Amino acid sequence: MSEKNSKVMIEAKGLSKFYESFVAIENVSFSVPEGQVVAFLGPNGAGKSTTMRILSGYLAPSEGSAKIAGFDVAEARLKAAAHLGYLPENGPLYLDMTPYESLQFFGEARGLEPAKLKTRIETVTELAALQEVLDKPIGRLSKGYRQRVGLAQALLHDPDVLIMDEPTSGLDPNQIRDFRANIKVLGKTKTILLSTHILQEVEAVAERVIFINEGRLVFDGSPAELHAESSLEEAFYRLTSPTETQTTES
Ligand SMILES: Nc1ncnc2c1ncn2[C@@H]1O[C@H](COP(=O)(O)OP(=O)(O)OP(=O)(O)O)[C@@H](O)[C@H]1O
Repeated sequence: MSEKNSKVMIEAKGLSKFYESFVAIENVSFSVPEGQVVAFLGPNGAGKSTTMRILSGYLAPSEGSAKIAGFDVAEARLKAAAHLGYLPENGPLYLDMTPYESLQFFGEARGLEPAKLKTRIETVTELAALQEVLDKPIGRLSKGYRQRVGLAQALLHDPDVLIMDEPTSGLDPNQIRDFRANIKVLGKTKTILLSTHILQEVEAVAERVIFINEGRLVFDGSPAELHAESSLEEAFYRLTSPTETQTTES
């Protein structure tokens, strides 16, 4: 897939987050044009979730600003949210509800008309392959099915931007394969940013990699550029090694 046009759908501008003296992320800037599928790569604790939570409007940055589809997530929160599907790392899922009840609940909360909601539930149920578990309490579903419920929830209002935090963590190989197939389909019409610390994920789904280490962007380019001179594993090691970390200004 290539850039379909230059409209920026996800924009991080000078984002920093400080917890007292601890710097979770510092001066993170990047923009994602419409239609691009981007892997947000980095080791544990690098700042992926922090950045994504800020982009989704769930966490206020200490410095900087974020936009979704041109709308500032702090100043025009509802407009930004209308364009965004956010899949956080672990939920939020109501464990006593069935997937159907949960989708109904979130759809009503988003103000979808009953007829439209019915159609959207059918569409996302099919996309996330939830048919068999629609009436089972979410608390009794496997990790893979819960992940799919989260995906269905994120897609319910048909957003054009998807932000997903480690969407394949805890899934078995078959579930990962199904998930990647879904991303391929979704990536044809949506702008996607997904975080991962799994290298194979990058080449399987993304046309661009943004690499974060210790809160700073250290690489922004194609998967091919990331391992142009070495294997992906070596590139990962190099970018996370304290002595050789290089910063890419953007
Ligand atoms: N509320 C908080 N108070 C203090 N430190 C925090 C808080 N939230 C996150 N951090 C720290 O900020 C850093 C970045 O965390 P973040 O969750 O963004 O990393 P991550 O790249 O998503 O990691 P992982 O892959 O492990 O989920 C970590 O060192 C984390 O411990």
